Amino acid sequence: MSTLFISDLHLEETRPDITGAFLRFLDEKTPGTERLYILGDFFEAWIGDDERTPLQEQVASALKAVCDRGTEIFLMHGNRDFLIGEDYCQRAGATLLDDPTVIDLYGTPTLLMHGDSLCTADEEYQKFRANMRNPQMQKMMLARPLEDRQKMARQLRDMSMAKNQGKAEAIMDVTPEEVVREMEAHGVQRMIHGHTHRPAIHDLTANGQPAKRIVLGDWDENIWWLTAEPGKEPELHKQPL
Ligand SMILES: O=C(CCCCNC(=O)Nc1ccc(S(=O)(=O)N2CCN(c3cc(Cl)cc(C(F)(F)F)c3)CC2)cc1)NO
Repeated sequence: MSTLFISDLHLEETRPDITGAFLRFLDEKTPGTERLYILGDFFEAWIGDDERTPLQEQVASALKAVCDRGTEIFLMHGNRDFLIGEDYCQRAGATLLDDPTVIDLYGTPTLLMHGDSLCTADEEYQKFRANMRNPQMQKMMLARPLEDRQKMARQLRDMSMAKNQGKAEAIMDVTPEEVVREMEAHGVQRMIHGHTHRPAIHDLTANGQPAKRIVLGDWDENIWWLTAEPGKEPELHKQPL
């Protein structure tokens, strides 16, 4: 009995090595696994389920095969792929998860988040995020022709790249107070998130008791995954790509 967590693969056509590593991961690590959680930024970009690129289709069918073999798959939006919709999830045999979501992980209530909402010091980003997550804005975006959306995505990606270069590293990490606030709001002693690309297991205090914040790693030089099993502390694993 085991549950796996990954995030921040940032799958895109320019990184077929990461896509290959993910397909191998599905083959080698998921047999016998009950559940696979993908906690955001699974894809580097997403402008609608109707784009249907070869990469998106290949990944959907690989996930569907894992689902058909008996592993439940859960997908959470990240700051990149927040437009992934029900249509794609159905094709991938995945269930879309709200951010945040509390699960019972072998008896321990565990708060799952992508993690970008925890970076409250980056006020400019939080404003951008609120805009992007606005349902009217999303409806407007998805109603535009695909070519328009592809153009807007290129512009937004370039703008984002430029903005983030100038940002202090520190503000692009989670705000400790926000972590505690979320864990106390949900009454949990364990949180799992991605986004910051700073994989680690942190000890902290929440609800006046010891707590743990587990940060998943991004897939770049290494692949990262978290394994949870009954009666054991979750373990963070890394392997060269
Ligand atoms: O961690 C930090 C900082 C973290 C970095 C934050 N940056 C970041 O995520 N950038 C970013 C994310 C996604 C893409 S995209 O290419 O996938 N794509 C672009 C067009 N999207 C769109 C959607 C909607 Cl609803 C509305 C529009 C509209 F109308 F405004 F154009 C566009 C959909 C998504 C491009 C860049 N700080 O702490």
